[in-house]
Amino acid sequence: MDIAVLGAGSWGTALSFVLADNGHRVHLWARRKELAAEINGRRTNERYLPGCTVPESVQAYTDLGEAVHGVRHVVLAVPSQTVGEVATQLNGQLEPDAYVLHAVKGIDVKTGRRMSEVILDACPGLEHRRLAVLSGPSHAEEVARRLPTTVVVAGFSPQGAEVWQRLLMNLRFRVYTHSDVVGVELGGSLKNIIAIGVGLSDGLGFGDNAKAALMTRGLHEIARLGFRLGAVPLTFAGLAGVGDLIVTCTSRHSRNRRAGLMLAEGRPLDEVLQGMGMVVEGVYTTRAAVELSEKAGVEMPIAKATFAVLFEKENPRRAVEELMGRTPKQEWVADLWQGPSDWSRGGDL
Ligand SMILES: NC(=O)C1=CN([C@@H]2O[C@H](COP(=O)(O)OP(=O)(O)OC[C@H]3O[C@@H](n4cnc5c(N)ncnc54)[C@H](O)[C@@H]3O)[C@@H](O)[C@H]2O)C=CC1
Ligand SMILES: O=C(CO)COP(=O)(O)O
Repeated sequence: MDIAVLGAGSWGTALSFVLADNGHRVHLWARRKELAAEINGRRTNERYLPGCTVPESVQAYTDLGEAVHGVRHVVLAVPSQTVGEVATQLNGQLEPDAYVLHAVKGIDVKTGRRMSEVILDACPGLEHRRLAVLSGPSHAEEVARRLPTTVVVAGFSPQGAEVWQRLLMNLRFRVYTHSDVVGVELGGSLKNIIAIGVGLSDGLGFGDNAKAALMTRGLHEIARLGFRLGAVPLTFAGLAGVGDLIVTCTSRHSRNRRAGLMLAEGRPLDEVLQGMGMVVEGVYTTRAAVELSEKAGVEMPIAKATFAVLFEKENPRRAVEELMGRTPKQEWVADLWQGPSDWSRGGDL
């Protein structure tokens, strides 16, 4: 089958490998002509996946219309802040019966919208049931090397998710379907904030106790905001929640964690982002999440501390002191997710 993948960075390219391994012809859309020429000519993508060979059945395109022409399955894998612009280009070019899968982990900073909302807005002809999101613990570098990986695909309809499960699944890439689009999108996006925090903490030498605390309390605040925005809380106990949080906070491949490490060395944010040469989604998501949490009246102390370090020149050591010195609280309230009760609403959570 012919499948279009929009975005020839690390993730779009690695997903093309999975689809090619499964016998599909991949139309990989690259924005830059030089990258398309490198993929089609040398069969490499040295900047994003050094040392990997691009399968022959992956063909790079620079014209988005050509890449999706006559294709009924389209994967979107570009940085979150460019999804609106790419989806707008896609609108009108998309086959009327096409299925779309996005694999993007971020929130639109300008509007606070999730990626499925951005795509549906830009492509009014696309029915909900034909859109799905892929997320979970899946560093492109490992997927490209065919190391065992598990992900989830959440759809607005069972068939919208199952179609992608059939196309993507193989012995190295296991795909579970899911019905909670909101939770899967938010889990994949918000964990990047915590990974920046863990990078900062590791870089400052705060040790393993601090890392475990950030991950655990980070998951708590992800679930709290997610629940308020309509997610199913248990989604955060799955691959798109704790699974992705673990891999991003502990892997040497994570760009978000690496950004935190570099910030801990005292390097300015602009320099860190330029030096990475790839997207660091957590920087944008931190801004979006802090705004969303303020509007929703949900406390997110770790996201706020990360925001202060990223954008307000807060010293990371002081940020940790502030986190540690917050008013004493209960760790967890049994009926937190079930709505108000005397005990659960007795103090601020
Ligand atoms: N790299 C990974 O391991 C994984 C990444 N993701 C997500 O996939 C999304 C894409 O990330 P990566 O591929 O890793 O980023 P990347 O930085 O490796 O590549 C981004 C690609 O998008 C292109 N691009 C930038 N601006 C664009 C625009 N305005 N229009 C079209 N293309 C544009 C770049 O030229 C580049 O080819 C992100 O949301 C990321 O969180 C999800 C899972 C794993
Ligand atoms: O989402 C990812 C792995 O699941 C990739 O994380 P980074 O963007 O931090 O590299």
